[in-house]
Amino acid sequence: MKSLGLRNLAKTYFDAYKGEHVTAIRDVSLDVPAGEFVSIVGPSGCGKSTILNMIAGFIPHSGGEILVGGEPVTGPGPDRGVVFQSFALFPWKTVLDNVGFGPKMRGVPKAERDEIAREYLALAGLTHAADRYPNELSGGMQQRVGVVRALANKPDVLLMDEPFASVDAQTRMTLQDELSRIWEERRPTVIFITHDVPEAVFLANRVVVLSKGKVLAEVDVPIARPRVWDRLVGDDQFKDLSNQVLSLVRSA
Ligand SMILES: Nc1ncnc2c1ncn2[C@@H]1O[C@H](COP(=O)(O)OP(=O)(O)OP(=O)(O)O)[C@@H](O)[C@H]1O
Repeated sequence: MKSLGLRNLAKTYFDAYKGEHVTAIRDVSLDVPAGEFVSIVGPSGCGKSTILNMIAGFIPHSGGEILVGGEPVTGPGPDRGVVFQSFALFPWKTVLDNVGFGPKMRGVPKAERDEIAREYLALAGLTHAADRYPNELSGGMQQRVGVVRALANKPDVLLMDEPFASVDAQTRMTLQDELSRIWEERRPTVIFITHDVPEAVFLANRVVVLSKGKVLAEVDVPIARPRVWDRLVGDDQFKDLSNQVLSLVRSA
């Protein structure tokens, strides 16, 4: 795991329809120590996905710096794993081979990568699904596979863009419980983008509220772990923090 640093990050797009430049990210600085879980929330269009795509190296930044473990990011790389809302699994590969794909790209031999894949599938309670194909799984299971596939690549930073947005509310809470448990076990550095304030607070050590391409506020979440919904649903500290973040997002 490595730290992530954003230094005066900026992004300007050229909007071909309007024929003008649009500033999506103005001046964002953020320090995420190794092993910290940071959620980023904010209204639609505030620049959440733009930040994540720049950290992933999918789009270039227009100004400032992105540092992973102190090293500048210049493009995509295996040190950053990405999980999107769409599951993006390979439909022609079994679950085991999907999870073993990252290690395969790193040249890990078949027996060893199968072992790694099985270890990560076990972490998400998916051992029984190893030989199935993605279209034989529910949406919730596909997203679990997506998460462990990213983790099996042992990224220094895990980037998650609304990964649970397309599953039903009940499954979503189960996935949040699981991600919280997996984070505690493995302690990856995580940037988690979401519209859902309770989700952001439940998962994170810190919630960053973004507004119009800038950081509006950072809220620490000192709620004890392990965190499970059965306990937090009625927890006053959780409710207070969620309300605090919610009013910040509303004012953004
Ligand atoms: N490829 C692009 N070309 C031009 N403008 C863009 C492009 N991508 C994003 N934008 C603009 O940049 C701003 C930030 O967009 P971004 O998708 O990062 O926001 P977001 O907070 O992730 O939104 P949402 O929550 O709706 O996904 C918006 O004004 C958007 O219209």
